[in-house]
Amino acid sequence: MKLALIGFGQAGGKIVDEFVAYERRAGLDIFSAPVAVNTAKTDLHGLEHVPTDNRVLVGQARVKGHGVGADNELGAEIAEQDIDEIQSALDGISVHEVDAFLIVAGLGGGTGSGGAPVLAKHLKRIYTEPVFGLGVLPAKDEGGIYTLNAARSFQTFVREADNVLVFDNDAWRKTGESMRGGYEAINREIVRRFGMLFGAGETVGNDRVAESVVDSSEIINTLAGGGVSTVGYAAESVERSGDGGLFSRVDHRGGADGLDETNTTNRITSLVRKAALGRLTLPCDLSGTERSLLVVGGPPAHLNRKGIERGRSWLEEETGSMEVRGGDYPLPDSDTVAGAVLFSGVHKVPRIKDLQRVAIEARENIDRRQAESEDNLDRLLEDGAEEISPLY
Ligand SMILES: Nc1nc2c(ncn2[C@@H]2O[C@H](COP(=O)(O)OP(=O)(O)OP(=O)(O)O)[C@@H](O)[C@H]2O)c(=O)[nH]1
Repeated sequence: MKLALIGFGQAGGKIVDEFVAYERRAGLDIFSAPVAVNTAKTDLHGLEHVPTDNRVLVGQARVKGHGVGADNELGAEIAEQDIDEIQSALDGISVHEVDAFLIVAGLGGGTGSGGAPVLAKHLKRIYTEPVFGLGVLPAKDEGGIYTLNAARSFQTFVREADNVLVFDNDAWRKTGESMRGGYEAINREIVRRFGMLFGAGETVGNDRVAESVVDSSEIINTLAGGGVSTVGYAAESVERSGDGGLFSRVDHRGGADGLDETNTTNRITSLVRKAALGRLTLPCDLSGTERSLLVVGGPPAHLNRKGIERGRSWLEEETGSMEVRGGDYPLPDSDTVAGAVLFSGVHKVPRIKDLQRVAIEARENIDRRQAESEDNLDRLLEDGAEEISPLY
């Protein structure tokens, strides 16, 4: 599918940069004029692949290019004030060519956390195309303010966007490795998973047509209906055989390309299970999923309809929902078969409950310190923080 991609804040910009690198490596044409927005000049300079003209520095009047220092209310205010500057960068996009908008942001900081929901709201007012979010949750040890920011921004982002795909840094950090050191690998993982989903159906430079194509409307329909999504992924190396074209697909045992249908089917079935039961971008209980989409990519000879159908049936049982779409994504030059599963409208997500709980504690601590410093403990006791409010 074709996406208008906007990275908001440092994490958002870096992930968008990585998406563009992936698109070039894969010879795809998925992203229309990627844009990076930030309040910090150095973060924009650090990008490699987002064209310089598409880097938008906002909030200069307020923070002079130095960032908002994890103040996401300020991040939201700046986004609102400078929305015209962001819009000007987006005016370069041929909107009739894009299927949807995707706003990427780390929800723990200030600029992206505050700005992403404001931009989602703005885009939904202006355009008819759906607006999706890709929100990154902070690791648990990043500190209370990051958790509090994420808990508030998350609620607002989910409300404003048509769907928020979530990546939880905490579930992906390597033990013993600093979060900062791990970002490169994490960003590659983000791009591998979401890139495969969004790349499906976009067969530019590849004249082979998938047996049962995943097209952009299926991705959009899976995400439509709102809520939160997570993605599972698994891959296995295979040997490429023959030309691997559509007509060499195996229809019976021991087809023309020498591949055994039972093996290719079984491989796909087990890849689907591994993708769904392995680490998700946001860990959750799959039984609460409303809609799913399965994409199986790889050399055409290794893809087969039966495997995908079996994978879909298994996903129906696992999620308890009949709304499971699926299809293949032929990648003639690839030497892996990969399965990506998008679970949309997930409800049973302990991590989000946990985020809210820790955010309440963090806010109580912040309020307590503020109240102590104002020598006004009475007010704190009266107010009593019971729940976390959205950002706005
Ligand atoms: N996955 C991933 N997360 C990142 C990356 N950089 C920062 N983060 C996370 O994003 C959050 C911080 O958000 P940033 O994007 O750095 O902050 P910002 O939006 O630029 O806002 P300010 O720096 O406060 O102006 C933290 O939770 C980090 O863990 C990255 O490259 N990849």
